This record gives sequence, C-alpha cells and structure tokens, in this order.
Amino acid sequence: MVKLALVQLLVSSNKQQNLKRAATLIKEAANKGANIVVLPECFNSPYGIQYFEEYAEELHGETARALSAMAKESNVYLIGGSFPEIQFGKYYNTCTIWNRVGELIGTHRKVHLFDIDIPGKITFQESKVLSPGNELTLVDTEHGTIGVGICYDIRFPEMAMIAARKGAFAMIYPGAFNTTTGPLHWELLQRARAVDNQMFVAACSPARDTSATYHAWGHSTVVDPMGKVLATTEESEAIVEAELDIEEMKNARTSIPVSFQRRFDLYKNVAE
Ligand SMILES: O=C(O)CCC(=O)C(=O)O
Repeated sequence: MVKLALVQLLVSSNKQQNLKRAATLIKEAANKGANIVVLPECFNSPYGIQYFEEYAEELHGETARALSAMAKESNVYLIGGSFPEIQFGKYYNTCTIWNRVGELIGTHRKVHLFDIDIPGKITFQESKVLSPGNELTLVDTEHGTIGVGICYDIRFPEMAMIAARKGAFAMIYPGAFNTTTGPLHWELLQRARAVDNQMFVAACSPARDTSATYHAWGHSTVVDPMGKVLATTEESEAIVEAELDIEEMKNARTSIPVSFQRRFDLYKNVAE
C-alpha cells in the first residue's frame, strides 16, 4: 500500500507565501501518513504566459532548495508541481521530484506545450514564452516506478503507455485545467489513461482563485487501474488522499490482459 496525497494549493502571486503554505500542507499530509505528496502545476506563481519570465528561476534556485527541505522535513517523496525554469535564456515549465532525504531524483520539463484556441472561451499559447522539454520522465522510488507529466501532457496517451510498459505503477500529472476544458476532460482523461494502461493516475490542480487571471478547475483526483475514482475534491484548497493498492493493479492486469494482447504488428505506421 502506498499513500498518495495531492495538495490542491490556493496559489497567490506571492512566492514566499506559496512556499510557506505548501510546506505547511505537505507536513499536514505527511502527518496523516502520506508517502508521496504532489503539488500543482505553477504552484509558486500565478499561471499565465505574462508571469513566466518574472517568476522564473534556475533549476537549483530558491524554489528547488525549498522543495528539497520540504521533502526532507516531512520525510516524503515530493512531486514538486512545477515552476517556470530558466536555463541559457530559455524558459521551461518544470517539475522537480525529490526523495525522502531531499535529493533531486528527477525533473520533467513539460513536453507538450499548452497551445489552444477555443473561440469565445479560452486562448492560451505557452509556446510564445516557453520551450518544450524533450524527454519522458520516469522516477524510481522505494514504492516503485512513477511516470510524470505536466497538465496538457495528459492528452497524449503515448506518454502514459510508455511509462506503463516500462514498469510504472502510476502516472502523476501536476496540472491546472481551466473552467472550459476541466468539466469535460479533466476526469475523463485521467480515467482514460488509467484504464488504457491499468495503472494509477493522479492529477493535482491549484485551488480556484476567481480574482486571478486564470481560473483553475481544481478537482484534484486519483484514479485506480480499473478507471475508478478513488478520491477527488471540488475547487477549494484541499488535500486529496488515497491508498494505492498495488495488488489491484496486478489483478486488473491479470483479469483483462490488454497489455499482452496489443497488436503492435498492426500499429507500426502510426507516426506516418
Ligand atoms: O488541456 C487542457 O485543456 C488544459 C491544459 C492546461 O491547462 C495546461 O497544460 O496547463
């Protein structure tokens, strides 16, 4: 059994305040027995392309040092949401992953940038400021291997499939869907990735702040390998907790053996 906690943080424009609040809620989750704690996408800055440059830090800057200390102090694996990272003049949306003694065990730079245009509803062009990451991310923990993606990455099923086929028991996405696509797709995509790959899937959002320029959907959620929602919440600040039973994943994979029944001989030309 692994206990997972998603910290649906109410993110403000004050970085220090966000770091302090994150530390408090991570400790609260750890005190309730969490082994792995997740923060949301852009957990220490407002979300929006107008904020990335102002809030950006180098990988080993103030935010990374704070996350390392939080993981160590609370003795948890920490999937540290994301923050805008700058390296050699380029900006990335980056998740850092920490072990129980505060060592960096992985980084994921958002691979699929959130560029969409739904007329009259939402236009977002991350690629105006950000560069995409070029690697898929798997981290090894004492609880097993975990795949990590960020938000829009969840729409690309190949990432979760590759993680599952490389042995990951869970795919975890710090995210920040919005009030247009959130109600339609947030839970659906998590349940789809879970049932496709018979793995646990979790997505952690910021809480909704209606005074901010971007209104996050909230509803941080954990889904089991059969596609069942194990835990979720509404839009306010909350900690969402779930026990992940690895036996359930094994049972799902034994009783519906799709991973062995795939016909890769027929799918060879999918990228053409
Ligand atoms: O895919 C979506 O609808 C939302 C994605 C998003 O908000 C993000 O990538 O930050």
